[in-house]
Amino acid sequence: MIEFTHVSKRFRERGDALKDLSFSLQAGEMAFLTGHSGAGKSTLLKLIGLIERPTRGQIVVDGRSLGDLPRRRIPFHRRRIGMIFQDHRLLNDRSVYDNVALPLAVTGMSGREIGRRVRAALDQVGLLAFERARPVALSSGEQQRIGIARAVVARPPLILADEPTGNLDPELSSEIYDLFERFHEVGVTLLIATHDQERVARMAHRIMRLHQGRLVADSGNW
Ligand SMILES: Nc1ncnc2c1ncn2[C@@H]1O[C@H](COP(=O)(O)OP(=O)(O)OP(=O)(O)O)[C@@H](O)[C@H]1O
Repeated sequence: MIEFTHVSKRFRERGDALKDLSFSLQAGEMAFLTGHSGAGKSTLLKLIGLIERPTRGQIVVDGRSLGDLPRRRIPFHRRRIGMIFQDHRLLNDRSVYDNVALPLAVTGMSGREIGRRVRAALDQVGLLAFERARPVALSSGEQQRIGIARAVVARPPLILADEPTGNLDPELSSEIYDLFERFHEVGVTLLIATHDQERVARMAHRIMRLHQGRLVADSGNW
């Protein structure tokens, strides 16, 4: 599903954020990306989502080399990825329903089909009753779940999550990880960046650890 070959990313003002990274992630795998603040976790996820470009090396997603991807294919590439952020990035002047429907608005799907998909996604995260509410009226954990519903509404085969439970207490975090497990069970590929070393150690999934931009530990590199 994802293959990095000798990938480096250098920011002019900062130097190397990622150094000579090689790994692959199989379709259907669920893996955690850990490491100190500034280790390069977000940068790695951004490279996969084509929000940033590598300085060196090759990244292949779904059999396609991202370096060779024509510009017009980028929106299609992004639509196949569900991105989840720590800070939700919700539109507070829109309803929960509208926020979740956003990725479908550009697909030309009928309003009826959009409604069906949005309600299915809200049901998956336990928020069906809140579709008319504004995100600000909901708790932090609920807002995070809106972000997750929005990420999965287009049924992407790949989910990238950047500190998805950073602001949540342990109980709410567990709910989010249970949701990820459910996506994993139905075959979605997940790569989740987190500081929460204790939790990932308890879960039986691959752990990749970055330190100063290098991959220094990987519990399963195929
Ligand atoms: N657009 C940018 N311009 C310059 N430097 C950047 C940019 N994005 C990231 N960096 C730098 O690259 C390094 C890696 O940052 P990154 O956000 O990937 O780390 P992280 O492991 O996700 O950290 P955190 O856990 O704090 O989110 C940091 O030193 C950061 O300052």
